[in-house]
Amino acid sequence: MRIQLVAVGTKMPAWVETGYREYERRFSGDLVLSLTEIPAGKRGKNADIKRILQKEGELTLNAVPKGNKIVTLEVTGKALTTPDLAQHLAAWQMDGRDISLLIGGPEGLAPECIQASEQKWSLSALTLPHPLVRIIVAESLYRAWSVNANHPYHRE
Ligand SMILES: C[S@@+](CC[C@H](N)C(=O)[O-])C[C@H]1O[C@@H](n2cnc3c(N)ncnc32)[C@H](O)[C@@H]1O
Repeated sequence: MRIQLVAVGTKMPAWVETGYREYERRFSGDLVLSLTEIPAGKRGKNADIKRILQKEGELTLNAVPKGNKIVTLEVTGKALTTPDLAQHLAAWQMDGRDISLLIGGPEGLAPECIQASEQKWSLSALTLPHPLVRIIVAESLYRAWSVNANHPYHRE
């Protein structure tokens, strides 16, 4: 199964790139993680935020391969423990579809992305900066994989 992160924001600082790639490279074989970056709209002084959000939403949904299951990262989504996530991961693998996990930009995800979502995942009750979210998601998925694979990375 392929898990695609679709995240608003390009040209991330080196620490974000290094942090994310550190976990991405650990996936191989029948579980592959990839990242598609969506350029964030320019937020000038008189920027039309509604239009920018709409455009970001359109680009985000266009980046999702047809037939993928869409899961959105939302502060108000469902909080998951690592064993919960491991169970979801196993269920996603049984489902047979690839997964696209959507991460919004500074104002969050466009309503169209939220409507297209089959599952809403919250990492914390705190609002996290979007560059950090891709790293936490990649690490959490790797940890969940390690639970299912009986790999010693995760310890109870
Ligand atoms: C800076 S946040 C957006 C904040 C925006 N005001 C909102 O309420 O969505 C950017 C993106 O990071 C993700 N994000 C931030 N904190 C999160 C959390 N605690 N759980 C899940 N996703 C989160 C979401 O995808 C969000 O759209």
